[in-house]
Amino acid sequence: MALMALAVHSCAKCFRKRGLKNAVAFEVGGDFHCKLSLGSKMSSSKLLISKFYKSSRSKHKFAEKLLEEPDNYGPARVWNRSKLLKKVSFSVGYDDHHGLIEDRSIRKDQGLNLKDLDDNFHVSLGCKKFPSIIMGSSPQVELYDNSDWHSRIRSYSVDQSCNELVPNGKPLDTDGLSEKRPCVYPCIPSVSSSTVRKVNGFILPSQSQLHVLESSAFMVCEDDTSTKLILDKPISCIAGLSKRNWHKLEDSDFHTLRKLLHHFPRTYADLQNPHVGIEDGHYLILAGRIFASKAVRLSCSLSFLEVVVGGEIVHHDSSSECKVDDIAGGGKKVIYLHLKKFFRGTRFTNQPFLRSLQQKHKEGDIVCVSGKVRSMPTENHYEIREYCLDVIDNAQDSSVCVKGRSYPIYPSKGGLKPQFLRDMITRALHSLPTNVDPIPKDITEDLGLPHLHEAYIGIHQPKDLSEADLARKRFIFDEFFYLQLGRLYQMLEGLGSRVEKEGLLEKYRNPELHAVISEQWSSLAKGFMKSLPYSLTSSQLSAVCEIIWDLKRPVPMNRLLQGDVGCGKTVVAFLACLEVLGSGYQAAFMVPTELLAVQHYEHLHNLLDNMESSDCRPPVALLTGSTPTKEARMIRQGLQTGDISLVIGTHSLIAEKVEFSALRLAVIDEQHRFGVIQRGRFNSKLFYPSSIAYMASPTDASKGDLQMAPHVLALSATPIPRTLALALYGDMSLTQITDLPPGRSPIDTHIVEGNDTGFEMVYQMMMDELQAGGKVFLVYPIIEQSEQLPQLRAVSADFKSIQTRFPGYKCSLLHGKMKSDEKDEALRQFRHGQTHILLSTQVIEIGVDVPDASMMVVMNAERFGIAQLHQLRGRVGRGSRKSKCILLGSTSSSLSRLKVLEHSSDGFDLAKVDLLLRGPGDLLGKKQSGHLPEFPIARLEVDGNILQDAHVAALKILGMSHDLKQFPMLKAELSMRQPLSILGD
Ligand SMILES: Nc1ncnc2c1ncn2[C@@H]1O[C@H](COP(=O)(O)OP(=O)(O)OP(=O)(O)O)[C@@H](O)[C@H]1O
Repeated sequence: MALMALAVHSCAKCFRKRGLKNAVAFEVGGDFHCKLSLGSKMSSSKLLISKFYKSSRSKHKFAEKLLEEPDNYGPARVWNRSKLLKKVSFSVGYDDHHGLIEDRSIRKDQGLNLKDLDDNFHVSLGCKKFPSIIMGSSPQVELYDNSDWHSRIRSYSVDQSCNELVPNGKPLDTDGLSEKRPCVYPCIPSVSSSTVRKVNGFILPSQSQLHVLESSAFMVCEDDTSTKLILDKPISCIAGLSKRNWHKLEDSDFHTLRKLLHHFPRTYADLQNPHVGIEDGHYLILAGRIFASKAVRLSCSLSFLEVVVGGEIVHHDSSSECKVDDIAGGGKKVIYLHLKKFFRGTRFTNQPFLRSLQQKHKEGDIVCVSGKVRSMPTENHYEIREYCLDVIDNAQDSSVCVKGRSYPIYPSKGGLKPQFLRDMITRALHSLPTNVDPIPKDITEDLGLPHLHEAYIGIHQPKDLSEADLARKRFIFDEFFYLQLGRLYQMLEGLGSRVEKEGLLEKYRNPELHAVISEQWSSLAKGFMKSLPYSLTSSQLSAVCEIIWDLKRPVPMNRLLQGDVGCGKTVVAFLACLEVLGSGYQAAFMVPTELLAVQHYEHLHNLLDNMESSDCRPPVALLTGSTPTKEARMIRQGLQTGDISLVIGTHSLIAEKVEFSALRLAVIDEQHRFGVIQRGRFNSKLFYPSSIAYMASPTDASKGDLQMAPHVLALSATPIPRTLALALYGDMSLTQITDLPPGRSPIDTHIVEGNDTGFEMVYQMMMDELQAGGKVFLVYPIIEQSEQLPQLRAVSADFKSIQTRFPGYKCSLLHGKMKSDEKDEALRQFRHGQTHILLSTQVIEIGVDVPDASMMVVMNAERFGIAQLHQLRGRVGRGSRKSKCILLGSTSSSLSRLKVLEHSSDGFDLAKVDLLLRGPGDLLGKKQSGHLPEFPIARLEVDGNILQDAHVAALKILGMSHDLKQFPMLKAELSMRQPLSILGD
């Protein structure tokens, strides 16, 4: 009770002094529906109630009722009472009721005997009447439902504090509040009013303070854990952020400084000091002087602020009368900007508030204003409603500001307006110490990139577009750099000795350096090469030499073999397998489809059959989802015992129950069809030495091999541009096959509109081809006719009509809904010439090899990507027969995009086009694009050189410190970035 009495008494005193009574009375009777329990004996309470009576007669009954029911409050009211008490305490300038009772000076002011007071106040009584108040351990109770109240009451109670307003007209809280919050700078000295500076309508620490803050931040940054927290601190650490704005940001997912600062501008408006006429709707930036500032009460709930800023602009009309005395020479005139802002709500109409508003913009202040102008009836006068006003301390700076400045335009997020976000970001920037950059300075300087702090300023508050562009480059670099660093770091972590780690890095630094000559291959690989029905192209040969060099090393290989369609990657991979088989180990060859598995299996068998000595032919098995259970069990057993040396199969190979006795090489064909995790699964199938039935003496097996993960050789027929390959497989060495087997003639490609004439022409070409002994692929976008997409031709629907159209020639059907054996059979018949036309969906896109197929027709070709069409086209022209490919577009407008295929047969060029047209996601197909790491601002299709720089920089850093111990900030940053997104899976 005594506590309450004191609070009320203090309150009453302050009311007289500060005119607070209205506010408190309003709160008591109004918004919060609180019931104030006041003891009738208390003179101070009477005073308060009498104040209520005077100020608001309508509250009379309400107050009387309160007096009558001091003990009838159930627990439901407790919170409200406590809340009200807090409000009262706060309204008289205390943070909470503890502050109030501890202020002895106030007690003395009341003429109260402090001892008596303390004695009279019985804790248990207090707790009974006010159960929420537990002395000594009172938890922090939220004072107000929203910070409006907080700042509002502050604005009444503290004369000078009502001087800051956010642009949307809502008062901001003052320093006192922000001081209580944790700050980015752990040892920030409190900001005194004499040292604050105002920018953009915010109270900010002065330059000298920032200096102090930065140095303290730097000291903190010496410590690893604190370092990583700076950008990842909650946004509540932003100095001067009101609770309301904090909640707004939190609700829109801006939880940390980083999140907020990474909300980059969508674009920049070119803010030029006007040189020509100013028109309605122009964005304008102007440095000038405040001529007048007036805050007016328009009605009981509406007030209005108008600030007039005058500034000179270059003026081409020399006859203008608007010259001003202090401007020397002609060609300049002064324009006046009327910055207008309305405030709705009774709380914004009282005189102290209006006075403080007015005082905020002092006449004579030099300011920089920006916003969208609207001309006023008076010449040279313009109105701006949504404006941004920066106070320039130093008048000389005004010249700097008027030069063309880029005005950031932000995308809105979570309902937050761009203007609001801009203000919040400005605030966050001021809370950012300069030493936030985890990347060593020399790395970024060598590349001509700005420091991270400069980059944040540059992207959010650029002086001009080139500064913004440079900042953007820095952020792109970061995106790529951490991806590369993460991948390489993970690989190094998996290695044992320092020498091994250095060896790995060296391999990436000089990727094409090493190869072994064919004489050093195993006898099995040499014998296999000899028996091939053709000789390897020079590209194929050097690819095998490179791969075998890697296979001979005790470090797991991770290599991507890339080459255009039909260049002969399969035989290179077979040779790699035979090399490890020849050294006494096992190999596994994983492909994405059963069709391909069967094809490779048969192909390898045919090649092995050509070998002179049948004794050394290794046992090879085929394991797919369709392999009969009994057979599959036997194969798995064979792999476990080592009876089977090479297995070709689908995903079944990475199933848990498949165990190898000595797996040394995993080949992954069309590897982009598999995710990183699937590729990584092979790694768990470690090599364990065991009694292998078929066992040549292992020449390379050493102690280090015993637990070594298998080498991985990934094949990719999608000619991904190097940039993309690096982004996707930054941890892989790259081997490329750049030439095609001899005797291949380019495929004639024709783009035809799919109207009646077009179809007639194409059918005629097909007939000619068939009559000349050729075989034709017909490719369709869908299997069944669709009502939603009637313009698309379906493979099942066309089957009969094509059969009728080409009597005497047999057709077969191939699509994803068929059973495995039906698909195998269809392809087998086509390959062996039992059928002449294969109607198929894009299932044949991957790896299907029918060397004498000589014509392909693609229906609704515009439905496919450029790179995909190139892959499809690669199914023909794989033999010596001259081949053609017809791309039938549904409409004439769809043809232009396809034209590029008519002129180019270079897969890499076409992939680049596709990358530019559709982006990496579409180029790689759905499955793989899901494994692409996210690059918020980088674009792989245009920022390739930065990716390369990032790769080199990551190698440099890891070269200096394999475990990043030398770079604790970098390590912290890396661990902060999600490992899965680094992996891209
Ligand atoms: N050096 C060569 N000389 C002649 N023919 C070759 C040579 N190398 C491979 N071939 C043949 O070229 C055809 C295509 O080879 P392969 O299937 O290995 O190509 P690929 O690169 O895997 O193609 P895709 O990307 O379409 O899967 C096969 O029929 C193969 O026998």
